[in-house]
Amino acid sequence: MIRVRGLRTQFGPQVVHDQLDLDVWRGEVLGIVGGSGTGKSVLLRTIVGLNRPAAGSIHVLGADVLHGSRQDRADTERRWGVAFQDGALFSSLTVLQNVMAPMREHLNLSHGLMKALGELKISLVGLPPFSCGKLPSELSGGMRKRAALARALALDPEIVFLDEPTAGLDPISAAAYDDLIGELKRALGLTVFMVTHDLDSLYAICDRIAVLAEQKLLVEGPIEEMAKVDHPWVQAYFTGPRARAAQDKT
Ligand SMILES: Nc1ncnc2c1ncn2[C@@H]1O[C@H](COP(=O)(O)OP(=O)(O)OP(=O)(O)O)[C@@H](O)[C@H]1O
Repeated sequence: MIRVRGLRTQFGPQVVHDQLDLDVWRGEVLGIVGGSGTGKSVLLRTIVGLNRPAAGSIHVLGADVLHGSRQDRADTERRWGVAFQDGALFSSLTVLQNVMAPMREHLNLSHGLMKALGELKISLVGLPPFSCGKLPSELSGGMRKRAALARALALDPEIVFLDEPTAGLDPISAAAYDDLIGELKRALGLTVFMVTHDLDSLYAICDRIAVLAEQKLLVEGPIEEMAKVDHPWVQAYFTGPRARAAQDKT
């Protein structure tokens, strides 16, 4: 679904990624982990075209997203959805209007049909019907994250990109969000690219983990393999007390 080769990203003299390779397979939930500032969010933003890399190639759903034509890019963009950490919802639009926004941009449907589809997505992510008419500022943090997910699902994407989807949620809401992602994956066959620090999410729903360190994808594999990796950060992360607690829950 996604193939990244030889990626180099930098901001001025600061090199964030160098010679980074990554593959994401159809139908998997891939968890991207790494220390703070290792470039997880930059990787997500680069794949979805919000940051231009200095070198390398990125293919999503078979399309060359860096060098393809504008039309190819627009066609591919319709097939993915992104939910940013803070939701990045339009603050002056209601939740329903936010979810309808990508439909207005990409689909030629009647208002009534888009409204019905928007309401469907909002109920799919577990938000109550009354949230449709609320502004993002009138929602709780957890509800905003679900609203952002509803908007990411607006065009029935094949891939969803999630940036720290459970950050800032209480443990019960975070677990409920994990369940939701797992269910959407099963029901819709979604491929999920998820940047996270949440060990519970990694153990609960990720099929595979990719660790960013030293400007590249240091190691990838199922979570059970991570504790065997001989690298100080990976060891500290996957064998520490929090990892053990998360593992015990599964
Ligand atoms: N637009 C930008 N301009 C300049 N530097 C940037 C920009 N975006 C990110 N960076 C830098 O790139 C590096 C990686 O940032 P990124 O947000 O990807 O880290 P991260 O791994 O997601 O961290 P965290 O886990 O703390 O969220 C950081 O040093 C950051 O300062």
